[in-house]
Amino acid sequence: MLELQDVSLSFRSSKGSFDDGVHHVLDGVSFKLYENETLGIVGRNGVGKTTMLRIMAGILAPTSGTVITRPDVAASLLTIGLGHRLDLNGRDNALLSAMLQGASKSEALGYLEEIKAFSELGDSFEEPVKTYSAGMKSRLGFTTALLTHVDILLVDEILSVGDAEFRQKAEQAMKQRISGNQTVVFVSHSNAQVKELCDRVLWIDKGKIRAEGDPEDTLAQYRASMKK
Ligand SMILES: Nc1ncnc2c1ncn2[C@@H]1O[C@H](COP(=O)(O)OP(=O)(O)OP(=O)(O)O)[C@@H](O)[C@H]1O
Repeated sequence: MLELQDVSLSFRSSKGSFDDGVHHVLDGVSFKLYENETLGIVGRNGVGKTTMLRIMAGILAPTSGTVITRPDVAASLLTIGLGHRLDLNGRDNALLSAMLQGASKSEALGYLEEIKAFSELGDSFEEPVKTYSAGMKSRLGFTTALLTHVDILLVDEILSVGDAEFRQKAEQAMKQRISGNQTVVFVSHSNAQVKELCDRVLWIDKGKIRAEGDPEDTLAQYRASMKK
């Protein structure tokens, strides 16, 4: 459904510690994402997990290598605070996001009351997003992507924010989507969440895939590396 072939990505950096001022964030990453699977991505801070999601979402282009997707596939990246128009209210942001994720205007309009109800934003749904807290933005972003039925849901740590009650509800809703026919890529530092939700795990280390496969095995290898 989506494939990365030998994908590398570098940023120019002012830090002298990187090669000639170039920071190689991803280095020859190849993998396939299969329809209806939930793929977990784990790894230490700063190893390139979010960068990989951004490449999959088409927000970043790789420096070299190829990203192959079916032309009819829409991917949505769920990450806090990204993609909101701050001057617009929650309703208009939800409408825009739904349309950007491939819904027609009438379909998108049809989702709005459900989004308002699930996100529990109440009257704030009609207020500009610039007045929202981080948790409120995450409720809006999570709910919009969840309820607008994207082909690939790219989830970046979003389940770790928000208050406990919403987190539980969001986790429950994610589980329902995952058990249905939804393809999900899930970045998380919670090994318990990854073990519970994912069919397969990629462990990223220094921009490369260090291991991939069964969640229990891959997480065990990742944990063991941290003890060294
Ligand atoms: N726009 C950018 N310009 C320069 N460097 C960047 C940029 N975006 C990311 N990086 C660098 O790329 C590296 C990987 O970042 P990324 O956000 O993908 O890591 P991560 O694995 O998601 O980390 P975390 O677990 O902390 O969220 C980091 O060292 C970061 O500083």
